[in-house]
Amino acid sequence: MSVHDNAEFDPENPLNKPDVPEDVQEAIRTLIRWAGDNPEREGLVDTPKRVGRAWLEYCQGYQSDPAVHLSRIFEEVGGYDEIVLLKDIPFQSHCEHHMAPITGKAHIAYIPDKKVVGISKLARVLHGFANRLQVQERLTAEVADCIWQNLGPRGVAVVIEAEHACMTGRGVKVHEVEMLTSRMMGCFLEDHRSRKEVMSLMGY
Ligand SMILES: Nc1nc2c(ncn2[C@@H]2O[C@H](COP(=O)(O)OP(=O)(O)OP(=O)(O)O)[C@@H](O)[C@H]2O)c(=O)[nH]1
Ligand SMILES: [Zn+2]
Repeated sequence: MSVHDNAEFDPENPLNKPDVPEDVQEAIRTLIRWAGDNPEREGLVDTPKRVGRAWLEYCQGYQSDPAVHLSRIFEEVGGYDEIVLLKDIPFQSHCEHHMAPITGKAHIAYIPDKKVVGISKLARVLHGFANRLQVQERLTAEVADCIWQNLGPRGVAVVIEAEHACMTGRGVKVHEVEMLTSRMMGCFLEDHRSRKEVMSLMGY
């Protein structure tokens, strides 16, 4: 299945149910059989289609470049050049090792240098990268790099706290453990006081 085939996919439209190719459905039936159940039993008959569509939705980030959200720039914001912070943005991703959910929240801050974006766009960039198979370190870096490259700001700080279901529901089975990652760029990397200020605004 090419990315292009799903270009029109809109998971928020319940009437828009994309076809799930037979080979994808068969792969899911194989997995069900391998896990120990019968994919032909009544409750599981439609499951391969549902799972296929669900994965298209979880991985919707592959359908577009998250940088598109940073293309509408406001240059007239009264010369504002202090920290802009969007805090506690919830997200879901899936780890590339087990394809298990990663759930958490992100804090995204930047100090503009003339270029400001609508604040919702920071959450859209996060979701664009989160809706892929990820490791938390790469997700954190990709969000920060995207803002850095497209807005040319004086600084970018991204902090992500998340729980990994591959550590809670299986494997080591430790609960209430969160992974914390951060990426600091520009003045947040170079200037200790700026970093301290942004971390404090983020609640650390
Ligand atoms: N650094 C990092 N590790 C992750 C992330 N998501 C999952 N992991 C880890 O990826 C590792 C994969 O380890 P492997 O030994 O290949 O796989 P495994 O045998 O299933 O490992 P266990 O989870 O320890 O049972 C595990 O330690 C996971 O906890 C992430 O976002 N970042
Ligand atoms: Zn995992």
